[in-house]
Amino acid sequence: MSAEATRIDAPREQRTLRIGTRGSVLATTQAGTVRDALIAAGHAAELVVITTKGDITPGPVQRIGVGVFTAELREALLAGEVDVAVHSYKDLPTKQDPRMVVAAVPPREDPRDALVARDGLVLGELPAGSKVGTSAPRRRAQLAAMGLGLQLEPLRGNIDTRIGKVDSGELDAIVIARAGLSRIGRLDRVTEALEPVQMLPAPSQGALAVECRAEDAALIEILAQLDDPASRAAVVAERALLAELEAGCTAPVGAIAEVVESLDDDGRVFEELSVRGCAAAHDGSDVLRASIVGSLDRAEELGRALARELLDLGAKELIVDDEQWAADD
Ligand SMILES: NCc1[nH]cc(CCC(=O)O)c1CC(=O)O
Repeated sequence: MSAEATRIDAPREQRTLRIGTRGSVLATTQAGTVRDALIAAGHAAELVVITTKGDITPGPVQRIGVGVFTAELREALLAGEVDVAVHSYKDLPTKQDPRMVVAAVPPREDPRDALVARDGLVLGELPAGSKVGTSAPRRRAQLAAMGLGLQLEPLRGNIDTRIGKVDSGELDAIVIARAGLSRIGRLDRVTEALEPVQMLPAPSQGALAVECRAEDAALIEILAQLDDPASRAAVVAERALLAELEAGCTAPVGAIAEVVESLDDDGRVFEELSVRGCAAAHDGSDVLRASIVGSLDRAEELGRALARELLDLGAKELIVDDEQWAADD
């Protein structure tokens, strides 16, 4: 064997990629999928758990600060304590920080919200007066708008804590992201997946943001292998809508973008991005909805145009920040 060949066969000098994550079961499971994908692609990778204030402070997010779930992970990334940060995308503020990039949006989970109710009930079967737990203003507003006479109760804590309130009988039902349940293997608890016509999910719900430092060119290239272009286009459109409305994760704003198949003039199938959005009054007395379809490479533009349509309909007046309704999505 020549010296040349020996060098090629020898194990490559490898940098172990440190992946920063929050400590919850959901967060470590999500980050674990990124670690596994990197290892499968031939890289060395490990998880580093970062404890954030959002994990130890029980109060509503409005009081402890927007971006509380992601800020400390990002600090660890900027300080060089980790190389990669994995976030639930919807927890990231829309304002971009030029020092970091979302190098990958892995294939997204089903973005719908899910009802977890006692006795296998669906929404329409819950009697008036039923106690339904959810803190997100977006969910509260859309549930109230259904006019079912539900009694909406505040809800926080990790997924197990939330489900526990149905099991204990404290609540008749809760509404949470289906993606969270899916990731921790609890889809069996879903009694109804809420269709977007009833309940639009939070912009970027069910998607992950895999971030690294903007200067880390080699890593950006590695992480790009995990990117799913359709998931990224959808998330870009939904978050552009949120940004254009100048709203954050505490606003009663919902959006969903989906890749759909359309026919061109010659009857050929091609893919487009369909985006639906809503802005609601906090008490559900009014819900503005709009939709738009356009080419996938115009995702950002589509989201912004849709937001402007909602603004023309009066969205700004509805979604005003109001301490009374403060809570996270
Ligand atoms: N802000 C909490 C949060 N952030 C991400 C998820 C679920 C997973 C996801 O949407 O990707 C949840 C819980 C929930 O909304 O029920």
